[in-house]
Amino acid sequence: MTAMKIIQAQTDHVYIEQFLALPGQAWTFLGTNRSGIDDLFDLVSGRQIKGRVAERSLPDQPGVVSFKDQQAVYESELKKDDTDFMDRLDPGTSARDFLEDIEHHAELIQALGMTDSLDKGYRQLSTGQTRKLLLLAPITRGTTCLVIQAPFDGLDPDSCKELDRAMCHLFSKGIQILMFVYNPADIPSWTTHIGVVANGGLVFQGPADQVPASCLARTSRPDFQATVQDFFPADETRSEAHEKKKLVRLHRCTAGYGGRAVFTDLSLAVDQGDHTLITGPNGTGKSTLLQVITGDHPACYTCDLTLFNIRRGTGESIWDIKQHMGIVSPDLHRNFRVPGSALACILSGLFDSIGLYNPVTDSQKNRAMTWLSRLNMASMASMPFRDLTFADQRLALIARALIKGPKLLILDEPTQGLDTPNRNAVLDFLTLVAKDHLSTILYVSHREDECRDFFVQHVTMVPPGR
Ligand SMILES: Nc1ncnc2c1ncn2[C@@H]1O[C@H](COP(=O)(O)OP(=O)(O)OP(=O)(O)O)[C@@H](O)[C@H]1O
Repeated sequence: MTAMKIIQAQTDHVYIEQFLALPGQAWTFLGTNRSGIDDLFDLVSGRQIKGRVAERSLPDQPGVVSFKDQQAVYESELKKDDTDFMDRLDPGTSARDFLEDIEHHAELIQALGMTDSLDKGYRQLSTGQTRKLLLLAPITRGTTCLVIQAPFDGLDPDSCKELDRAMCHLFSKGIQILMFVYNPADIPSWTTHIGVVANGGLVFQGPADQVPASCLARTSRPDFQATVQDFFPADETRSEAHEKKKLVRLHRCTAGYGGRAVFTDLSLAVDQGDHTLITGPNGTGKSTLLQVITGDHPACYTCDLTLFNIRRGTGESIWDIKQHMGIVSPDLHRNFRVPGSALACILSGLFDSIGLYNPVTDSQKNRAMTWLSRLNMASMASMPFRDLTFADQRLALIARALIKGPKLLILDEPTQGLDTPNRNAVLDFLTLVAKDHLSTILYVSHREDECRDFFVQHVTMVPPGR
């Protein structure tokens, strides 16, 4: 292990006078989304930065895992897509080919629940599975240094425990570990050193047992500042509880991929106000279920599915259905690859398109600008969506789902990448939306702290065969 040193580094969002990590130290950096922590991540992981650095010495070829890397791998897999030349969908690079020395790491692969997924193509993996694969890749390559952003985001609780144990074990074997987290609860107990990033600088760096409690409890105003007054429900959306309308009826549905069922005989009834929490281990079909409902999985035609009193497969268009839905999901996020500004992203929610292709009225534009200001992003209106940080992209996608006041909000791990203040602000806002009967919420989460009282129905997905 080598020492890591950064001296007098200035980027757009952070200034570091001096940072030194010695061999035998495990560092966790804590910061809110716009504290400068993402620029520090780029500095520590050896990325090119906009700015200047007097001295930066880093270990050779660290194993880096971040939201940006996950997106880069997805896009590179899309480029390699040979579906047009095959008589079946190209599944992408096999998970196995991302790893080395699989036998030696079999126990860890098993503990993370990835053994059965090794022969799947990258594009056949669930969100949590892709994240686990990208975490396993540098570990199995024998990296001597791991730099990880939000290591636990997207992982189910058991996988979080296993990953925590695995990283602790790697650290005890001499691997240098640096983690970047947005939530104090994500700081591992075995971390030896903590850095707290706030207001564009490291306000504390030192041994974990010396970090002042006030530093960890430091809260900032959330960027997400919307109130229910900003939510304009479509006329027929708002109604009192006694007028409950049927929104979703799914009867004994079986769905999967390539002839393999992910779930069988699943029934779900959601009436207006039946806010529903969906949980379950990685890969058990939570996103697949929501994709059936949003019409993004072919089982929406083969299953007995009625949405908003329209039986699917009876001549309705997907747009007839989607106009009543506001959607945020990891799949939407990674496929939002079109050019266009943050403002255009939010406006596109009015048309259910990925990218903006329709003319917009002044009033629609004003509404989108109001949403941007509620995200503290008015100054970013014309910035390309793709140049925003992952968290700001997420906030824009949440506003995109909310802008038309849909009857049904379909939120698949919407707060991924958000810090504690933003996460709480989004959940507080949804609590009010539910209380005022403004929309009905279907919500996927792995986090216990997101299990709010407004959920009246809980669906737990289980692995097939259980
Ligand atoms: N396009 C695909 N082709 C083949 N298999 C797929 C495809 N998409 C998903 N799967 C498989 O279907 C299963 C369910 O995936 P899904 O994304 O619905 O899980 P999930 O419960 O949402 O997981 P996570 O918590 O990781 O997001 C997984 O085992 C995954 O490997």
